[in-house]
Amino acid sequence: MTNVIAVANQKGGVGKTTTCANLGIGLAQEGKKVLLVDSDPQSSMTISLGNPQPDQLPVTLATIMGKMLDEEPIDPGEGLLHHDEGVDLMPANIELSGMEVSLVNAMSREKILKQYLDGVKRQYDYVLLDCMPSLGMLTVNALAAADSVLIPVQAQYLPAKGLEQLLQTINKVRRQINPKLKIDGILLTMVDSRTNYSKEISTLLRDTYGSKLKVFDVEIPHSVRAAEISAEGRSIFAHDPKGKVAEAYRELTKEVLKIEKQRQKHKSEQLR
Ligand SMILES: Nc1ncnc2c1ncn2[C@@H]1O[C@H](COP(=O)(O)OP(=O)(O)OP(=O)(O)O)[C@@H](O)[C@H]1O
Repeated sequence: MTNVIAVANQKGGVGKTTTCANLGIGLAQEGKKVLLVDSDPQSSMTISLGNPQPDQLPVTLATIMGKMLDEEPIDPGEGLLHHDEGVDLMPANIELSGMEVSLVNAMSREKILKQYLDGVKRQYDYVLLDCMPSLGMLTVNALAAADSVLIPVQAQYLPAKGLEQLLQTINKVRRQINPKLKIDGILLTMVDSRTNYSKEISTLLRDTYGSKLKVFDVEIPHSVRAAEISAEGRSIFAHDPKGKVAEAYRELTKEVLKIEKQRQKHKSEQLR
């Protein structure tokens, strides 16, 4: 069974791309087959995985979704790039921003990405979707295609209101399109353990949401090492394998694998 995880938060710069890429490569290092999908026209993940000029790529997610809309066939593996740390990537470029508009008038507009993934995901254990910082049609497409959502929250700002909005959108998608959509959890990112503020936000999040949602035990530390990787084209595991951010993403990988195991156990208990 493939797990499709949307990494989403409509707030910009909270660590979605960094989390998506490093969790994906972390899962690949645990022997999983992983597809990363860049669904953000800013193409940060495409760039950070070693494609500094996404606008020169002949095929991207915009091409593929355009074909889906026009009901044109898609070749197996079309547009997929392979990263040498063991993951496949469906890249994005700025053309994807036009898709928001194209989708508005399309039939089954919320399910275009899902239809594409249904055709390719069988080859993978995990598909991770890097969402754009908005709650528009592309994010709704990602939520419609996903089995679960992972929500990175930057420890520098009080996320309360934005998080409520995201949770409302997730509930709406559940009611109308994808009833089985789960929330894997909230992940605190860019945590500066030296400041009280980071600690306060961590405590506040755990107090406010801990009873309803999982808040990952691991917190991703703030480190210049993490900020460096987007220019390097490789993961934190390759860039700074012994550092605290690599350690944290390894922990996150374990927690995500544990969630899958628990869900499988739950399922088999229900079948008994
Ligand atoms: N743990 C970290 N420590 C320090 N800097 C980080 C960390 N994680 C990410 N960054 C940096 O913070 C910025 C935002 O991170 P990232 O691109 O992952 O967020 P995002 O939510 O995907 O952004 P956007 O909403 O624009 O797509 C980037 O410059 C990134 O290199």
